[in-house]
Amino acid sequence: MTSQTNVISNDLIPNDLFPVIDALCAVSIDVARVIAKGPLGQSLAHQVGENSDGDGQKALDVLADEMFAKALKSTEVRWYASEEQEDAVLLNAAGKYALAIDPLDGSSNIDVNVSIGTIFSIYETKDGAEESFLRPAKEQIAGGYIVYGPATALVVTFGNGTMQFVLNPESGKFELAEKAMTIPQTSKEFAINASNYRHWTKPVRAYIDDCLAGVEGPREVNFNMRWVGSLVAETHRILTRGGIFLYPSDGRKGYEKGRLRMVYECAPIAFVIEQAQGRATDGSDPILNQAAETLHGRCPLVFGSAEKVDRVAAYHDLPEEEVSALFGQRGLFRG
Ligand SMILES: O=P(O)(O)OC[C@H]1O[C@](O)(COP(=O)(O)O)[C@@H](O)[C@@H]1O
Ligand SMILES: [Mg+2]
Ligand SMILES: [Mg+2]
Repeated sequence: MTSQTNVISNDLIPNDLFPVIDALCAVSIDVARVIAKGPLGQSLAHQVGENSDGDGQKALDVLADEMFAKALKSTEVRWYASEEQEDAVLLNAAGKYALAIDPLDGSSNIDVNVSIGTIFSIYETKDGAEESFLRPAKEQIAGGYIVYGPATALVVTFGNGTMQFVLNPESGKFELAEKAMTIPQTSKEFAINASNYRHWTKPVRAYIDDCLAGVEGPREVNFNMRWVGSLVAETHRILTRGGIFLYPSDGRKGYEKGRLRMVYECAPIAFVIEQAQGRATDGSDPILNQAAETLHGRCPLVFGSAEKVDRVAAYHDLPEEEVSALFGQRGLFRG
């Protein structure tokens, strides 16, 4: 497949980064086309191996990784760090950028026709791969995702607001849909994988207990819950209509720092969210102030409407007797 370039207008993309963003968009059009064939096309959801993190790799994980790496070779990307490869790969020794990518996010949804995506993060490169990626997330110069849903859309920030471009199937190009996305503050929705309830820490349980308690609980509000199982889809929903997402650390082996990876999931999503007036933390502290310790290192992630994310941090500061109290007796957040 040869990706057609110049598929996004360069008006709002920084000049130097344009070829990289254009290449990401061009590949994403091909990926979207492969996905759109569903069961009529090649088998995409069968397991083909395991990545360095121990996750099963699906055929589409590997295919998308190969497609992005190939296209980015002819850009200024020096270091390419992918969820699907153990080490960062040198693409263009003279390149100016270091790009981290989750080529296919939401792999468990590949064969069920539910939204999946690609997440990316870009830094000015340093000489070595580790120093290029293991640095504070606030040093990103671009972060974003492409969601393959009923519409294919690019959401991206260059540190000056969060923009949305939608792939127009008629023109074959990504067209600006929103120049400055802002997360609504009023939503009553939360997203968490509630099947892990028994593994959560007390503050997370207390926060969710109080949401579930509805109008009779201390929040005095009936909440709704959503869990898609694709980080890009949850992010897109929250950017569009507000709410909160939590993938906290939990008691399962290997989940001491949650499930999501700092370099190519938490950092770029945090950048996009904060630039849309939202908040992204590890439960207490801003993600953008933190740095990954290893390329595939994980980090708990809580993001969404600022007031909601701040409230989760407040639950982490509650005294033991309050956090352990049954929701009916927890007094601090009543009203
Ligand atoms: O299996 P769970 O607990 O529902 O986790 C779902 C989370 O895992 C992920 O699928 C991880 O991403 P990958 O599919 O890229 O491994 C996220 O998209 C999603 O938020
Ligand atoms: Mg992912
Ligand atoms: Mg992935």
